[in-house]
Order: sequence, then structure tokens, then C-alpha cells
Amino acid sequence: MISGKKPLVVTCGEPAGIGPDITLMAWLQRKDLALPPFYIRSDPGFLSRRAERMGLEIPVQACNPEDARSVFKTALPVVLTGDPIEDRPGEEQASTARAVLQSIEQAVEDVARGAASAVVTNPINKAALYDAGFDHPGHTEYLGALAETHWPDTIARPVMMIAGPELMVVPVTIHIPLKDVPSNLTEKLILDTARIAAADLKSRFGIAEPRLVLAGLNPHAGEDGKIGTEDRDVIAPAVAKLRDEGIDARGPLPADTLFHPQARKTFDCVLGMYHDQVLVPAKTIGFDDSVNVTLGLPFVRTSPDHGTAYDIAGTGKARLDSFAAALRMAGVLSNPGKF
Ligand SMILES: NC(=O)C1=CN([C@@H]2O[C@H](COP(=O)(O)OP(=O)(O)OC[C@H]3O[C@@H](n4cnc5c(N)ncnc54)[C@H](O)[C@@H]3O)[C@@H](O)[C@H]2O)C=CC1
Ligand SMILES: NCC(=O)COP(=O)(O)O
Repeated sequence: MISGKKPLVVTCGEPAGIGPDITLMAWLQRKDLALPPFYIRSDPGFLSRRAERMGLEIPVQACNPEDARSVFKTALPVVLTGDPIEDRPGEEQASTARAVLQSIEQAVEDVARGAASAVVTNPINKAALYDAGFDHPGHTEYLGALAETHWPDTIARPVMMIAGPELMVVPVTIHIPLKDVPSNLTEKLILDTARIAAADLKSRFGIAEPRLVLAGLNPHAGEDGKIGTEDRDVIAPAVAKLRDEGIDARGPLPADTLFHPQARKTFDCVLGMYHDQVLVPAKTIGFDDSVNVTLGLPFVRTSPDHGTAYDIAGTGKARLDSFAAALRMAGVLSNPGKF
């Protein structure tokens, strides 16, 4: 059990998804799984109804962040945030978008004012939030903007990492259409991303000399410019600069042979040029125990690696492993040396 003083703050996430389910299950299994104390910013009535639907006997208690740590021993602490939420698993409701966003905003504020140690986000339905006017591609980018509001001296450069026991990956471009990847893939973006990955792997994950591999964009990393020029003209010069700075970076290497077990022993983290290039192998190898962690922020944010899973929301079928791993990782990263 983490013995740091402040609890983690968990966001409400999409109410029609499995976020409420895994939060309730995590509280129920907190002792067996040695989970750090947490509270959720959501609607207590909604969480009670979801627990009842799932046949779980869970006391839910409305409280302030300041009381959450002691409440956690006997009840799921819920800090009332946003409008009341109806319990309709699997059914998208436009009316909940405001509460979902307020929960994220206020969770970051809790950390900024010292009431919570780190943010653990539940999955959101990105399309539903876009329809409601949300103009950030996902949490990762939004948290960067919130960080700059609450830590005005910081230039946040949020970097997504999916971290599992067998594979850690970083997508250089994140939530953009595939057709826009080549034009967004600049040397500066690669350098910024790799520098943040190297620095955070060192400072937060305790890897003294992180070994980075950069995947090629094109088949066979472009075959010397004959199958696409980005590998030769953009990625290779970026790798050379990183090496000049003393960062242990290799590439561009053909992506198709990067993820087999022998290859995985030769690096600590792969930087992929687009979302699915690295999230497909990461989720294939470690769907249940990988964590989505945002690097480059002035605070710790983790999340399970999965989405809203509408198809199983409210049924009790959701596996808890990735969320539990996200809670544990947030506890460790935000309380170094506090075990
Ligand atoms: N961090 C976040 O907020 C994320 C949000 N999403 C959002 O989630 C929504 C759905 O995305 P999908 O691509 O369908 O991915 P998904 O992860 O929600 O579901 C994919 C499949 O995996 C299953 N699954 C997911 N988590 C599970 C768990 N814990 N236990 C058992 N089975 C599980 C689902 O039932 C489904 O069959 C989208 O709106 C997307 O924007 C997706 C990924 C991350
Ligand atoms: N597929 C991972 C993902 O989309 C998570 O995005 P974010 O909401 O954490 O930025």
C-alpha cells in the first residue's frame, strides 16, 4: 500500500462505458490488489445505482477531496462534480458531456492545489465529446492545455506512452487521420517527443540510459528513399541529432520486425510514427496490463489502455487489470520513495 498522504483523483470518464464499473470494482478489491487510496469526481447517486445494477454491495460516500483518504477505508469516496447522471450503460447521452469535462478539469485543479497526488482518467467517448464542442483530440492534448493554465510557468508538451511489462511505446503523431501523418511528421516533432521520452524514462521510470528505437514510417524504413522519403529525409536526421545529444536512439528501423520477443530485448521504448503503428503491438501484447501514461506534464496522469467498452458496460464483465495497473503506476510515480 502506498503511504503517501494525498489520494489519487479518478475522473468520471464516459458514464455509459465501463469506467464506473472498474472504479467500483477497484474500490472493492483495494486491499487484495494493494491499491493506493483514490476518490472519483462524479455523481454519487449514479455510482450507487451502477453498483446496484452490477450486484455489488458498495457504500458510496459523497465527500471533499480532503476527507477522501479516510473515507476510502470504508466507502468509495465521491466528490460531487457536474450534473446528475442517469445510469444507462451502453447508451450515449449528449447531456453527460459537461460533467465528463468538468471532472477532468477539476481533477487537474485538485492536483494543482495539492488536494490530490495524481490524475487517473477513465475512458471518454471522444466522438461524443467532439459533438459537444470539445476541441482537443483526446485527454493527452487536453491535459497539456490544462497544465499550462494551472502551472503558468510550464510549457507542457504532452507525450502519450503506453507502458506494459513487456513493451513501452510512444506514438509521435497521436490522434490525427492517417493521411495527415507524413505532413505532420517533422524533425522538430520527433526531436521534442524523443527528448521528453528519454528524460521521463530516466527521471520517472528510473531507467538510467533509456534505449530508444524509432520505427520507420514506410515499408522497410523506405529502402533508402526508394519507398517513401520521410525515413531518409526526416527520421534519420532526427536520430542523428538525438545521438549527438547523447540520447541512445536508433533508427529508423523497419517497423514490421521491431516487436518480436528477441527484438524487444534490445530497447526500452519504441517511438512509432503514428498511433496504430505502436498501439496495435502494445495492446496485442499487453492489453490487460498496460497503462496509458502522459509524459511531459508537470503532474502525473495515467489511464487504463482500453476505451469505453460500451458492449459490456454495467455487466460486470470488464477486466480490472489495466485500471488497477494505472492506479498503482500513478501511486508510484507521484510518491517516489514513499512505499
Ligand atoms: N483513454 C481514453 O479515454 C480512451 C478512449 N477510447 C474511446 O473508447 C471508445 C471505444 O473504443 P474502442 O476502440 O471500441 O475500444 P475499447 O477498448 O472500448 O473496446 C475494444 C474491445 O475490447 C473490449 N474491452 C475493452 N476494455 C475491456 C476490459 N477492461 N475488459 C474486458 N474487455 C474490454 C471491449 O468490450 C471491446 O470488445 C471510443 O469512443 C474511443 O474514443 C479508446 C481508447 C482510450
Ligand atoms: N488509444 C489510446 C487513446 O486514444 C487514449 O487517448 P487519450 O484520451 O488518453 O489521449
